[in-house]
Amino acid sequence: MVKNEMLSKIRREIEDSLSTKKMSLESMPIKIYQAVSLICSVISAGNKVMFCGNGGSAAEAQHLATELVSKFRLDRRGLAAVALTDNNSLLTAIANDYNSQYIFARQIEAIGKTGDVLVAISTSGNSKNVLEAINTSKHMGIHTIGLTGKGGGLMAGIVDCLLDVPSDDTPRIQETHIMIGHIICGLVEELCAA
Ligand SMILES: O=C(CO)[C@@H](O)[C@H](O)[C@H](O)[C@H](O)COP(=O)(O)O
Ligand SMILES: [Zn+2]
Repeated sequence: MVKNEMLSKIRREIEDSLSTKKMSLESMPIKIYQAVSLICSVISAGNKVMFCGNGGSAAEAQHLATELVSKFRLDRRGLAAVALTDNNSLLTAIANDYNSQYIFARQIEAIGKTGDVLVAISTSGNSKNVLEAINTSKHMGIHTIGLTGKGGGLMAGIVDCLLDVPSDDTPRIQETHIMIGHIICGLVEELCAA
């Protein structure tokens, strides 16, 4: 690829990313408001936020849990959040001894409590281990928020609050997820860290 072709491709990618975010302007504000309200009520009641996802979404799960436990913009108390993607020993043991479908659900069974909230991140909405985590949460009285794309897949029918990015392209969806996650963490920090 010659330099000018590459530059055009790079511009198209940036434009595409911006337009996915712009399309979210329609549907997303009310959904973000609902997610923030739910997370604040969970934290205010002394419960915790759990995050899960695969691949790039696993990185987002870690990233967002870190924003809440450490800090986003403000110096304030740490907020109760955990990423279910962080412990390689746990993840490999559960996958090896049971099935990779249970890598998140098993952890929820172990540390989840009624009144917690699970933030499940999946661009397809169809990852088996994420669906299993949502189903286990529902049985335990744990609230569920889904960050998806592609219409939400199977997650669309089962989460309490669905934030579905209007795109079919995994990287564009992930980029919008992290924008949404940052907005959520910023508002949660302002509203419920006093
Ligand atoms: O980051 C990327 C692609 O941008 C990949 O690692 C991607 O996250 C993985 O293929 C995931 O396994 C996709 O799972 P999901 O988003 O459909 O739940
Ligand atoms: Zn990625």
